[in-house]
Amino acid sequence: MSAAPQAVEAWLADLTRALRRENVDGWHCEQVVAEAGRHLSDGGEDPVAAFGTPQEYARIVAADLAVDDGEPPSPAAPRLVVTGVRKSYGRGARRRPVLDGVDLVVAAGEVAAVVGPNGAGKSTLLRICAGLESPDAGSVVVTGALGYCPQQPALVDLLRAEEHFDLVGAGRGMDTAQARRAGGDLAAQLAWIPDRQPVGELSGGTRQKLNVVLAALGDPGLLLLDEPYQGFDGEAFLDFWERVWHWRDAGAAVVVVTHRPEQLKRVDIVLDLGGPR
Ligand SMILES: Nc1ncnc2c1ncn2[C@@H]1O[C@H](COP(=O)(O)OP(=O)(O)OP(=O)(O)O)[C@@H](O)[C@H]1O
Repeated sequence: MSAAPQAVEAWLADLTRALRRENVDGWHCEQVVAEAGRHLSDGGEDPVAAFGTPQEYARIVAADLAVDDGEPPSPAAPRLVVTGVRKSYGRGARRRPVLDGVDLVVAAGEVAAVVGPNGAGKSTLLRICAGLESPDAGSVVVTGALGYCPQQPALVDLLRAEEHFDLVGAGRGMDTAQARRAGGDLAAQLAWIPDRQPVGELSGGTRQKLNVVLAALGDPGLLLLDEPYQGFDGEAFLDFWERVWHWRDAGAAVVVVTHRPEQLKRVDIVLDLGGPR
């Protein structure tokens, strides 16, 4: 008898947690879970019959990875490759270059900060990376799923938070129960318990938390976060950066637009877009 999809889903989620507990790095963790998922969906087997319990299988994987094969570790897979991106706005004499040949590579397990003064083109770059605008020249290659948190939350004021989870989760292949569970978990990590009020009635900081949760729903491999913590109080700001380090450790590539210098020493890449042109 083939396993119910929910049982497979739950087994894979437990495997992810067990691998992390065994200190398997995010990239390997993702590969192992994806491979197991493919095997289970092809064969329709019961996961415990095929692999054992998630904990047992995670221990086997961790032991295999611990065997030193003498090879240097392979470089992490790039999730975002931006090459020579140029963008101008306006026409004729009013034409203004905003991005002038921007390069950026962010791999799985890396955090890049995009910095620069107002008008330097940070949001423009993220919109181009998210595929919402085209560059005039250059290219952007994204590998895997991406989550984008725009500077201004794009919410439907009359809907509740959980209805936003439903909509965004559906776009990422999640059913309602999965989307609501994942959304609730992410919200709790930002110290927010969504209730049933329409999001138009939420405070600015809480709307911004929802904006972050929607970007991260379904664990996309690339997160593009445009000043996501505007309106957060001090504690929420720290919670947010804890999530960033967590996503990085889980193997995501994270790009954060920021005006705040205090986290820059902890990020892997700083892209400084310089002054307004
Ligand atoms: N759709 C548009 N049409 C015309 N000009 C635009 C458009 N979008 C952005 N710009 C201009 O491009 C420049 C860069 O804007 P952008 O929002 O990318 O900067 P930023 O670095 O994110 O700024 P901030 O720190 O204030 O958020 C600004 O001068 C802005 O006015």
